Amino acid sequence: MIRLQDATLAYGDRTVWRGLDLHVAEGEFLVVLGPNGSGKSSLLKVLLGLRRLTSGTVTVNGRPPRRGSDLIGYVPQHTGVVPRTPLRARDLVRLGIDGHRWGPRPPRPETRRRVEAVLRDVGAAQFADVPLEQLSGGELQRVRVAQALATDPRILLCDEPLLSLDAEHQRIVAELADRRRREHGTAVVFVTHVTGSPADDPVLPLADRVLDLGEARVAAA
Ligand SMILES: Nc1ncnc2c1ncn2[C@@H]1O[C@H](COP(=O)(O)OP(=O)(O)OP(=O)(O)O)[C@@H](O)[C@H]1O
Repeated sequence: MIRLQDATLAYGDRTVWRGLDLHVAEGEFLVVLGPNGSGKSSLLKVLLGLRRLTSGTVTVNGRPPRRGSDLIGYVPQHTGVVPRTPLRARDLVRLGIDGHRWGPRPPRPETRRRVEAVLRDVGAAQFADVPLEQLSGGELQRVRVAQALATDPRILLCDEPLLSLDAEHQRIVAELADRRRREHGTAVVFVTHVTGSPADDPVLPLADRVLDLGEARVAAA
């Protein structure tokens, strides 16, 4: 699904990582670790087609990454919503499907059905009509996972989605990603910070493999 070969990324004369080789197969759960500034978000940007490698190659499903691809779902870091945003959870998920067509038109019936299904899947149906600003952090992150899964992606990229959630919601959000790969074979790339003991971490026990970009950078230096 994802392949990087001898990949190097630099901003100007600052090399973020060098000589990275990586293969993520269907249904695989890759955890990406590394200190601040080690290039975790930049790796996701490369996979999203928002950044080009400085050298080396990257393919997603056999092709160069492409912006806005339906193949990829993306869950961002938890941030609050702008106060008085006139959107409900259901609208945010719909934006994941037809955001490029957003306008006064009502959703198509198949879009409406997909939104319902994905909200149900992540356990967010009961707050589907609540304005986003009234949701708790954990509820909002569940809705963002639903939005990322709305196009039935083959790859799920998660950029530290657990930050500032309590332990229970960290576990719930991590398990949503894990269930997705087990039930649908979606490849998961999950950027996270390990703070406590690895055994108690909500994500590490789910990983098939761990990429430590701090180590990668040291090893390649
Ligand atoms: N657009 C940019 N232009 C120049 N430098 C950048 C740009 N984006 C990121 N960087 C630099 O590249 C390095 C890697 O940034 P990145 O955000 O990928 O790291 P990260 O591992 O995700 O960090 P954090 O854990 O703090 O989120 C940092 O030193 C950052 O300042």
